Amino acid sequence: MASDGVGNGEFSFDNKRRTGLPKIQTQKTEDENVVCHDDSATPVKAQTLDELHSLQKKKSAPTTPIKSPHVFGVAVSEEERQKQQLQSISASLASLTRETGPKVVKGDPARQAETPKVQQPLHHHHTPALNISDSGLKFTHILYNLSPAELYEQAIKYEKGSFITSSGALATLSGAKTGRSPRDKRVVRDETTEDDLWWGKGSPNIEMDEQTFLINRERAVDYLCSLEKVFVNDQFLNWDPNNRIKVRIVSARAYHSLFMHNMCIRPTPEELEDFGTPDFTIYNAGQFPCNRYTHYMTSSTSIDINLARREMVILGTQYAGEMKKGLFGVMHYLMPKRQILSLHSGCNMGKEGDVALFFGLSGTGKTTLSTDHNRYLIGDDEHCWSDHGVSNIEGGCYAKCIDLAREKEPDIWNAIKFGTVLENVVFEEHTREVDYTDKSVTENTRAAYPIEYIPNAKIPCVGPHPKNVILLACDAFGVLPPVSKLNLAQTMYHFISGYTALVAGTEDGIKEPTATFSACFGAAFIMLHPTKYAAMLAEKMQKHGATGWLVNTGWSGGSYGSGSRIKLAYTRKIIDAIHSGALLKAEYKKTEVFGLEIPTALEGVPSEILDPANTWPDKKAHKDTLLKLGGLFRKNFEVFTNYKIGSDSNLTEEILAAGPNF
Ligand SMILES: Nc1ncnc2c1ncn2[C@@H]1O[C@H](COP(=O)(O)OP(=O)(O)OP(=O)(O)O)[C@@H](O)[C@H]1O
Ligand SMILES: O=C([O-])CC(=O)C(=O)O
Ligand SMILES: [Ca+2]
Ligand SMILES: [Mn+2]
Repeated sequence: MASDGVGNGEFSFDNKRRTGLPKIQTQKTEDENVVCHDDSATPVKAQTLDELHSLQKKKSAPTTPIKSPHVFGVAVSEEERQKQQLQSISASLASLTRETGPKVVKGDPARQAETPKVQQPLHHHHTPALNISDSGLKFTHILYNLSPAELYEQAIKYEKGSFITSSGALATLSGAKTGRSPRDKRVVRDETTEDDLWWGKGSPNIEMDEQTFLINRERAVDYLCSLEKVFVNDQFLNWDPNNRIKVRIVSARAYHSLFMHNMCIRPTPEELEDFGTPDFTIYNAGQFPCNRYTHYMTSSTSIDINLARREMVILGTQYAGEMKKGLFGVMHYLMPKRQILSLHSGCNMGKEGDVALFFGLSGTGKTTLSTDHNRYLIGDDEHCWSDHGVSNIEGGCYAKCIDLAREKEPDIWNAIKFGTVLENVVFEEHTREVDYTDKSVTENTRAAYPIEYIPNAKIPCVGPHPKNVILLACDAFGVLPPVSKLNLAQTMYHFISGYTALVAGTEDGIKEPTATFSACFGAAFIMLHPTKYAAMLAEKMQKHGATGWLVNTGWSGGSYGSGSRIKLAYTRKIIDAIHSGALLKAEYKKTEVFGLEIPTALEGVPSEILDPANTWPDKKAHKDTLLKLGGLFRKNFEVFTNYKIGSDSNLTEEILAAGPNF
């Protein structure tokens, strides 16, 4: 028996015999009675670890009601509202051959603890039990409007090639396709689109019939419903409140959901509660190919638009830009019907409210030049011009990242942070520092971020009528002047031509630049004949007194191979002088062949580069190249010579005469 006990049978330490660590003497505080910071004083309010973990997360929108829900003035319970939402999603995902929507349930299937709400499929008809296949018995989990953080977790857990970079952006891989596939785009030709749309030579609208669309739709829907979970984004397009379009995007990848979260307009929790039925739905089954035995299919990729059904189906490409530009095509159909002009342009506004549009094909500088630290950014790629002014269609920007440098493009650099999707970039395995010069995956590396990541974004993204219309061309031939002032006819001529010339590949030494002509600087996205958009632009520019400019962001001092790309710093100076009005007051001279008015001097830009004829060491080579490009312009314009631009015959004549003269 222990001899040190107190004799009551209870064990205790004998203080005298303890040889433990010496007592640590802590400093006395000024007030000896101050509360002792012993953490045992505040025990956690949980009995189990599971309970403790459940304390971590507060229930929040979009799962929690914001206000007492009403539908058509009648109060509905939260349960009822959730049911309606699930019914709407189930209807979106319905197979058209089985006449039922799938059984959908909200929430991540991996979270067993969260008992999900189940939506039984809608049975339009009585379906005999014999007709039920296994797919009719399974549940599809819906991950609805997840937040960037939730989407990060989904991507990192389940999608190969998803990583957090050192700046916090989510690096993703888009798969085999790292750019759009315009040759795989199909539009349903029916009684309405037959007459409304631009078909035939030069048109981006390659036809498909309704039946084939339904076959591809069924393929996409079956693929999506076969998955354990799908992502659903309910969002908006167009910041003009009177012309806002509700879009639903159903996709299989967190990458796609986060991309659209960033690129479309994000609804507030209140707006989401009232969302109702979407105006347009995308089924993105990009991991799954189309079936080449299907009529009209010429590859395993198909991007199909059905305007009557208000649906788009994506099969066989995971490149996220396909969704953004697919919707842009839809806007190019819907907006002109409302007398609103849709534009493939960037847009910004000065402190005095002066708005500039930046048109140009891919890679010419819309994003780079509209993102200007001294001006408010309205948007970088897709806009509408209505009787009330301009509005951005999107809620985010999609910047090219190749050779991105902090000093040259600080605002874009800083926007690449938590929440931003970084497509197909290469990074250092350990530090996760991105190497923006690395083209191992593709040259078309991209960052998609919400527009508010640009510090001087103008929110809401709307502005007054434009004062300047800047047409950007990256002329790899090096013969277009760095800047020219255009009259209205010239503006329309160059808008309809939609010229740029990029270099094919940079690896195998010097290659001939190839000219690209893409009507309205966006032939891949327009739905109506180019002259329809041109007529609207001419009318608006005339009415609001906007000045047109042509800016070459491409080569100077020779073609690609001998000259070099004009310094971004110089282009920015040129753009500054357009915005400030200084360039309007400059002295001008006319160039040969293209008949462009070019300034003789401009502050901050060496005068000799303003006229390309000066910068080419070989004068004959310059003249030959100039004539060559002039010939290409002429040839391209031939298809437009039989069209009238609007109702103004004089303007049409002037536009035809506004091209190169030689
Ligand atoms: N003088 C210059 N002016 C503009 N951009 C330049 C110039 N020199 C180099 N660049 C580079 O060219 C690229 C222009 O790409 P940008 O993202 O602005 O194209 P975009 O017109 O927005 O195309 P997309 O429609 O595909 O988004 C950027 O990578 C930019 O750094
Ligand atoms: O759509 C894309 O993939 C990128 C883009 O902005 C364009 O090509 O105009
Ligand atoms: Ca862009
Ligand atoms: Mn674009």
